[in-house]
Amino acid sequence: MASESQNWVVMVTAQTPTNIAVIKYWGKRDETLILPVNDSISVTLDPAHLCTTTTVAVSPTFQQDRMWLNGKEISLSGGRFQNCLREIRTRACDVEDEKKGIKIKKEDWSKLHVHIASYNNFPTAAGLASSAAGFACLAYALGKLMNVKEDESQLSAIARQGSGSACRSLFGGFVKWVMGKEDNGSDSLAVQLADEKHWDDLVIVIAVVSSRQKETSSTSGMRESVETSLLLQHRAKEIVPKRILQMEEAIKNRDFASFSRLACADSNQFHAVCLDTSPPIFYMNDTSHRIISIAEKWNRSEEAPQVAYTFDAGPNAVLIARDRKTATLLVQRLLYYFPPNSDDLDSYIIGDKSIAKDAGINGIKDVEALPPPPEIKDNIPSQKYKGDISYFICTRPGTGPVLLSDSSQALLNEETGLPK
Ligand SMILES: Nc1ncnc2c1ncn2[C@@H]1O[C@H](COP(=O)(O)OP(=O)(O)OP(=O)(O)O)[C@@H](O)[C@H]1O
Ligand SMILES: C[C@@](O)(CCOP(=O)(O)OP(=O)(O)O)CC(=O)O
Repeated sequence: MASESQNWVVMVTAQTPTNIAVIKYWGKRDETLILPVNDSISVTLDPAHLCTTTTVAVSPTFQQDRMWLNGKEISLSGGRFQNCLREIRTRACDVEDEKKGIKIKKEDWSKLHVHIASYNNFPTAAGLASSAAGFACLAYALGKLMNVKEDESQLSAIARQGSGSACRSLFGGFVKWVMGKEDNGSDSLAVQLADEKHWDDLVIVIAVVSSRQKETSSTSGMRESVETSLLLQHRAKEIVPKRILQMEEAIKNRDFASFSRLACADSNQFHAVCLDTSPPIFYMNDTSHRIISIAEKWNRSEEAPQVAYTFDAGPNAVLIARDRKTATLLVQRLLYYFPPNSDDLDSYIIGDKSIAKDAGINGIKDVEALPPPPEIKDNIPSQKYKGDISYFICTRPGTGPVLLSDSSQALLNEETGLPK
């Protein structure tokens, strides 16, 4: 370690998106390495609306590895954090900061400690894949700090050891997690199928049904499914391999009808596997089921599907509209059935608010004036479910990890290496 003083701090800040699977990962064949029983495919969400920002710093004055999540210190002793830190450290290379006169040699990294500060701009552990964005950002930022030469796919295999779905957040656009065959997990990594510009018509609306922490984590839920669900075995062996090929084709051809059919069927099958688990796991609730019915009824009333839905291990709905025009019709439907509890529309629709404006929704009066959707015209007057949705996030497919070079965006103090 060559430097005049021992008081220096070197740091890197990165921003990483979250992702939503359209062909689900559910089940591990190796719990420690986090190796899945099937391939999965996801859409990366625009980091402008949902992302993690992480600053990692190194200094000879740091006494131990420390981490702060959303401003609160958390323990790094868990196996998943330790595995990521170890895997990155073993790949670290020489780092030189000529301006500051600092040189860190490859072999120094095993003796140096890091400080990590991370912030999610959306609720943590609420079924919005904070662990995916979080571990992807950790692997990416540490990789940059330690001058790791591995590419994004190889970094994804490290993020995977933090949380499986995290490996897919190393890329923007459409991403496949290849399950791999090797016992050591070296070939279980993410690859980009297409970037976010490839299909930029798509609009994504997330209905946040509940922000409470869930009863069964994805990790324990999928462990129980692997142990008890025969449907999971059939799905992994017979269904998913064919679906993956069909989904890749649908994405390549921007074929929304196939994309929607496959995404909805796969979400429903994943939840069927949860029901097939003993004891059964319920992630969706009545509101989730209502959203499925609204989407299905609408799709069936049109010549071609207008919207796809998918649900992770929680009740929140992720709705993907075929284009902006359809997204405005979707927002109208959602607001018709789920008007807000208060008059505060501004905090009810967050993210890309221009979709609501294009839908003619500028205030609560516009919500109250919404007519019933035409597909229910001939039925008995439809029921409304005021207050059953906490809020909506309007977003779109987005880009992969980026470095933030502006030091004002760093979460750690440049001199002390402690949270700002
Ligand atoms: N920014 C972050 N950096 C590192 N780790 C994080 C970050 N955010 C969340 N995590 C880790 O992920 C855990 C939450 O993961 P969990 O799977 O319970 O919720 P989620 O990812 O928000 O929801 P889901 O996986 O169901 O979509 C946190 O307890 C923490 O260990
Ligand atoms: C339903 C899912 O969101 C499950 C995600 O599971 P996690 O990646 O959170 O699980 P661990 O690997 O145990 O951390 C489907 C998906 O994202 O593919």
